Amino acid sequence: MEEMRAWRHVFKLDPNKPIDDERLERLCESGTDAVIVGGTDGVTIDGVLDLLARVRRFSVPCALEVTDVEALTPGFDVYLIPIVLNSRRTEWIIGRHHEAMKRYGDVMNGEELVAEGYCIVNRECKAAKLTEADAALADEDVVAYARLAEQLYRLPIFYLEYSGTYGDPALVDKVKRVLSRAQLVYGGGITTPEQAAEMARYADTVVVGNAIYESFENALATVAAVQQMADRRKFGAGT
Ligand SMILES: CC(C)=CCC/C(C)=C/CC/C(C)=C/CC/C(C)=C/CC/C(C)=C/CC/C(C)=C/CC/C(C)=C/COP(=O)(O)OP(=O)(O)O
Ligand SMILES: O=P(O)(O)OC[C@@H](O)CO
Ligand SMILES: [Mg+2]
Repeated sequence: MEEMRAWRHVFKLDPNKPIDDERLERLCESGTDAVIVGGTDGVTIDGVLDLLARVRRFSVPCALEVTDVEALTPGFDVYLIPIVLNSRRTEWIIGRHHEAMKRYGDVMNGEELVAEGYCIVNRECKAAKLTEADAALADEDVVAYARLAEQLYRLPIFYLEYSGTYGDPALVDKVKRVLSRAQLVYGGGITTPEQAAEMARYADTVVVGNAIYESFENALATVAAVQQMADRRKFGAGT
């Protein structure tokens, strides 16, 4: 899905967490480039369908990040498929994907699938624990995963995941410098517009998740901060 490459700011809505209609409307109409529905645990078909129906009242693109095939449903613009490059278990690198292909291969539209090469660097987050990610990585390990994603596996997305904690902008910069084709997505711990702008200086796409539920007004303010930084980068003054 080529339009994804132009996404600079994205909100990630967790089907396991409540959001009222007024906030959902403000979020969808905020100028964000897209909404991703996804989470690590408690992702049910009911929760996913509820968010899909409510987000669809607005024109913002809506993606499902698939973490549990039991919660798969048609109707999203794109299906993001995480591959945890630094998981110690093959299940999260290829096993569940193989099972999903056996089950849905005949009905799926490959054009709607986009693989994300995840590198999870916060060892305390739920996704790291679930996937048994080797998150104790030196910067050169992360850079090597980014190169693997782009140069060997030809993945369209490299997702540097700090879920729940704000990351190291210097590392995001280092990773960006070795990527030329893959889209660099940064996510984790963004709670202020300043943090969002700092990460948007290096990452192609910045994802804001938990702040929606913990600091809503700040979460909304990240949209303009990212878009301004994206404009600065576009016109050559950002980095
Ligand atoms: C029926 C239909 C519509 C079919 C369409 C075709 C289709 C899309 C088929 C699926 C194809 C396919 C290959 C699916 C893969 C299936 C699968 C389960 C893969 C494994 C995914 C994976 C590695 C999950 C691990 C966890 C992970 C990386 C999650 C990413 C999201 C994340 C880190 C969220 C943050 O967590 P959160 O829950 O928010 O944590 P907090 O609450 O602490 O904030
Ligand atoms: O929830 P936060 O910490 O903002 O992280 C966003 C996203 O990268 C989670 O997958
Ligand atoms: Mg979350």
